[in-house]
Amino acid sequence: MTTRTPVRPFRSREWFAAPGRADMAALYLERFMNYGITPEELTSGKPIIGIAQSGSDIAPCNRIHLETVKRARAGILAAGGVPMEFPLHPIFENCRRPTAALDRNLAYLGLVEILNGYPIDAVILTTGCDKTTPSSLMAASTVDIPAIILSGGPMLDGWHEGELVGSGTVIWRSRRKMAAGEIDEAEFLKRAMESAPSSGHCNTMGTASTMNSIAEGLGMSLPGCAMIPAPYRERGQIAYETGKRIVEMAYEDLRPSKILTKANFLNAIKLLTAIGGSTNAQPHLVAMARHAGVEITPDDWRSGYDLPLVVNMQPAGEFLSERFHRAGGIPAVLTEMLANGALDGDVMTCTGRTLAENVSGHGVTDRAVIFDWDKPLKEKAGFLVLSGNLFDIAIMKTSVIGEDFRARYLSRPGHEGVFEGRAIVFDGSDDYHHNINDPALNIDENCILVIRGSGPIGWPGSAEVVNMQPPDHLIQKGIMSLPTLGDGRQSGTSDSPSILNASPESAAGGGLAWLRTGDTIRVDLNNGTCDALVDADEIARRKAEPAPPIPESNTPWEELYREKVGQLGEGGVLDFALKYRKTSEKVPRHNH
Ligand SMILES: CC[C@@](C)(O)[C@@H](O)C(=O)O
Repeated sequence: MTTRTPVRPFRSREWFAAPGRADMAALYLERFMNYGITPEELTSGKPIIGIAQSGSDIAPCNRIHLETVKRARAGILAAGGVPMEFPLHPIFENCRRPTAALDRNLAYLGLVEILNGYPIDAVILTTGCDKTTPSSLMAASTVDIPAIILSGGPMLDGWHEGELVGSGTVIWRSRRKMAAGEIDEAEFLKRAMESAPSSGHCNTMGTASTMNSIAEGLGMSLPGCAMIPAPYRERGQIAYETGKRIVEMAYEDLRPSKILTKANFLNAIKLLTAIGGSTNAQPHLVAMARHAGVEITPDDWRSGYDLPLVVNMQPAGEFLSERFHRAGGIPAVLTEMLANGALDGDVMTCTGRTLAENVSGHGVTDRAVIFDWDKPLKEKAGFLVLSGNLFDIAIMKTSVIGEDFRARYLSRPGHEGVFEGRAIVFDGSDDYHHNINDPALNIDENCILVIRGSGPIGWPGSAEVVNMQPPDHLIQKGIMSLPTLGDGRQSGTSDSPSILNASPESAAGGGLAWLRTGDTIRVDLNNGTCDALVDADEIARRKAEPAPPIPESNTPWEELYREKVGQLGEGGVLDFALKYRKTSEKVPRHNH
């Protein structure tokens, strides 16, 4: 048990000791007692450790935390802290309409108010589903109290008839199989069910696994935390260790601002390539960095592009997270990268030690899953940054470009990496679903499917819709993917080589607004450009026409979000929020 003096006096003392205001201390203490807390516990000078509970029945990916927090509480108590659990606004990617992207910034706002307005000295951030990680880390930076991530972990590996079936990925693959007439609806559901065999988040390298891995790479969780499957005993054990560690961090005043530096974010971008992480990491990483006061430039993404993919996990590869964990998980990947000079090992982490110190001795135990840095699955496997007359910035995840796609679009002799296609433009996903099989559109393999109205303002929130599949007649001919482009996002579990997150979006005056079905789009991956071959006069004429339609807001938050949100390339943050940093340095005034 710690008996040390805290480096910075605990802010909870301002409530429970309330210097010079015994009346207020009594008011603050009074109601905590109604569930059995004694005044001694809150006035003894122990740190109050918040536990941001992200699990609930409507957040099933994080529901394991209803269990993990019991072990975290035990760890907090063992180390001499006082645990206090409270809810995080739920975020559930699969189910939330019109999109869970609306919730990241809302959960962020809510968490900032809780951490800032209550007597919390340090916090465990329970994470799992995609946006629970960035929203929590964004808030931790704004308030800047000691904070540590406790991941909930992925589900066990899914199996269907002797084959690995990964959550999310199985949905996009089964959609194509259904379009090809190979499976029916009952079989579709069976595969989906078998891909999700236990508690936990996606067992693929979708956005959830990506963001928890990034949290670990950033140094914000204990080594190994990201990939322990939710039902494993190690999950409860690391929850206990996390509880113990956050108490120490409270005494040490080890705040996010002392950990989240530019060097950590550059490490995270590089780790993202090595693991074949989700394209959703782009806005989330930029958002987390900006809230930490760090700027991420297109060149920073380019430094990640040049690196290899070494983790053989769906959707870019073969295996799932349970096997990845057994192969050594993120510590083994970090070790492999450090040994090859691909990371800065000197950065500070939540353990109070450097990244290199944390992972020393964590080698790879299964080379089928984590490849040698020198003999990777794919070279130059990061996000390719593109720009042109249709947008200022968009990305393409090159690690999911399959052989078939490469052969059809990227390997024309003398024109390697360059292709042109006829644009088929959809205004949102209803338009796509209703019309993709319309013979009048005459869609063939020389087309590029474009979706607009799917960005932060247009949707609103920005939806995972860019991974559009070809019309049924092409799938039946064996053409499983066409080039796609859009101002929305796509699932991290998707294997579609889309050009996505195009910013500015059509609804914010981006070039996709003036694009018309039938225009030729030219993509040059060598030079990182994507342009519609339309002359300047014609573009000017079209810009004077009415903007493409977007739906009206349906809730107060949708309206406010649309008013305040920035573009995906800039993290999709509430720009006005960025000026609030280290709010914990100023204790709020008394409330009565
Ligand atoms: C349906 C939810 C997913 C799988 O799209 C999301 O979690 C992701 O990985 O991006």
